[in-house]
Amino acid sequence: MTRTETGVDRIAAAFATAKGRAALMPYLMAGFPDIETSVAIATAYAESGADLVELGVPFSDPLADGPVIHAAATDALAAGANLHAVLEAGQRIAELLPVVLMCYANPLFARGPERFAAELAERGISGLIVPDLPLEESAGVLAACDAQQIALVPLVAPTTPDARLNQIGRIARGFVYTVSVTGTTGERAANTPDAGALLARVKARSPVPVALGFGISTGAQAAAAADAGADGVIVGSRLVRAVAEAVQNGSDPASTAASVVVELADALVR
Ligand SMILES: O=P(O)(O)OC[C@@H](O)[C@@H](O)c1c[nH]c2ccccc12
Repeated sequence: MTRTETGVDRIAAAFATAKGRAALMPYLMAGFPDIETSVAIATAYAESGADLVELGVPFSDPLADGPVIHAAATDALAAGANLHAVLEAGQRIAELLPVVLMCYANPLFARGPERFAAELAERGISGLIVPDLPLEESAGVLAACDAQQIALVPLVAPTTPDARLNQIGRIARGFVYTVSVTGTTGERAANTPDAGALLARVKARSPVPVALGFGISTGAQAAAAADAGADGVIVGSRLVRAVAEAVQNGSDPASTAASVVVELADALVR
């Protein structure tokens, strides 16, 4: 990346270079099992075919997170992860891949959106997802992010009505994160039944690419999401679980994560 490339530009470029296939965006719990290992896992992601990384800030009360991701957040905090260390890790990871930070509203407002967005830009972090930031309260955060050209990525769900999708489309930066199911994060056995219809509804109202996440954990599910029209595919719990299992049985978390990302990336190539 060039020094002058903004976060918004870098995310656009990542989707554009993915071209005929969907961009692959693995999720990483920063600081799990510890900061250094999480940077090693991000490096493995980059080397295994990821196009972007969604970097999760561990938080004590993660309302949208399912059990696997919640447990990893608890462990990361117990291992000493804090926002400063996570942002430092994010800076290192941003040397390898565009980083979209996933951070709950509380730490963001504790710092203040202006200071927070300025720090992301300084560290080369490209985008920000705030799962508990309602549209109604997003104007100040959006202005702070726009001033730094940090992409504030909105979330939409199957229950989001068209009128609200129109509003969200107008404020979306980077991409729209489409949550495939109502509920929390986590692996699911089946593909989302009507992902195609949902994606079509969102894409018709979004000027930026549309990524699908929640319940995508296998190569087949990733390919199905891409076939259903997703411009990007986000995979979280499967990878966090693979890392947790590697830690449990003493194998290398980074190479374990790499093999999962290779499986997902291969499935997106046609
Ligand atoms: O775990 P899954 O089902 O693969 O879904 C991705 C998800 O984990 C990741 O994007 C994420 C982690 N925490 C979140 C909070 C809100 C929205 C999304 C997320």
